[in-house]
Amino acid sequence: MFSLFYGLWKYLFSKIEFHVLILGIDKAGKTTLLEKLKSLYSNLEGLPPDRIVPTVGLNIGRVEVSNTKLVFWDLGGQSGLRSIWEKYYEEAHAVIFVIDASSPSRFEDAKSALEKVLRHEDLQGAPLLILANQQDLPEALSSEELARYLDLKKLDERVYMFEAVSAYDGMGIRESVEWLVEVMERSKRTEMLRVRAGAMGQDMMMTTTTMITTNAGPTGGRGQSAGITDVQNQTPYHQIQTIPMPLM
Ligand SMILES: Nc1nc2c(ncn2[C@@H]2O[C@H](COP(=O)(O)OP(=O)(O)OP(=O)(O)O)[C@@H](O)[C@H]2O)c(=O)[nH]1
Ligand SMILES: [Mg+2]
Repeated sequence: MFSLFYGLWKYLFSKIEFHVLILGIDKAGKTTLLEKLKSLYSNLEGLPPDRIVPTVGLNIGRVEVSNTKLVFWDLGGQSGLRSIWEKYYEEAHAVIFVIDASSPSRFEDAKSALEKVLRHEDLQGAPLLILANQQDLPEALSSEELARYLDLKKLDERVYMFEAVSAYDGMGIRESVEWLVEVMERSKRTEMLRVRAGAMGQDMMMTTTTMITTNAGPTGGRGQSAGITDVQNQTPYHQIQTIPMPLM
């Protein structure tokens, strides 16, 4: 009986593609992390760190972790680009927030950017993984020290974890991804996004019918967000795609 339910549960989740937003201020190491994920979870080599440039727009990385499909959205963290982040919130199953743990002079900026993310209602209930990156550097703070420093008040009932990682040598990354997959699979937000996707599918069918009978033009709305457009694009797994975006 258990194996029947487990099989059904696995089947349902094997259909899901989890969207994970990688956020953080500039130079935290988000794109370096994305390239490391690609190296760890596919047989393709990620870009070496010395070939990674500051992100102006969006990098998309698709990997599969034990039959679970993950789509990572890595956005630019320069202050002028942070207003773009919220366009991706509604469709995100979880957030990874990357902090350069070796740069205390930037902690205040990272803290206020993270607090703003946490306050946004479109990210309600999204599991949060905070990465204390650049642990290969001797001056890096541990994840506990960073958590103490950030002293986040808005975590409330959110599922979250601090983890010490190095996007250079891969330390802590597999553990972090495993945790994220587990919490996303159990998260109420995943359920909510699934129900909403189902409802949207029905809406789209009805819209199509209406369009046939009335010859009306295409409707706008939710499905037009950049996130959805990217995900519907059939880029094979393990590939990283860069979508440039104009500076706002
Ligand atoms: N030593 C060390 N350096 C790192 C690590 N991760 C990233 N870096 C370096 O930090 C700098 C910024 O890395 P990026 O990955 O471009 O940072 P980002 O967060 O994507 O920056 P934006 O795209 O501007 O938002 C680069 O010089 C990286 O080589 C790490 O784990 N250890
Ligand atoms: Mg980047």
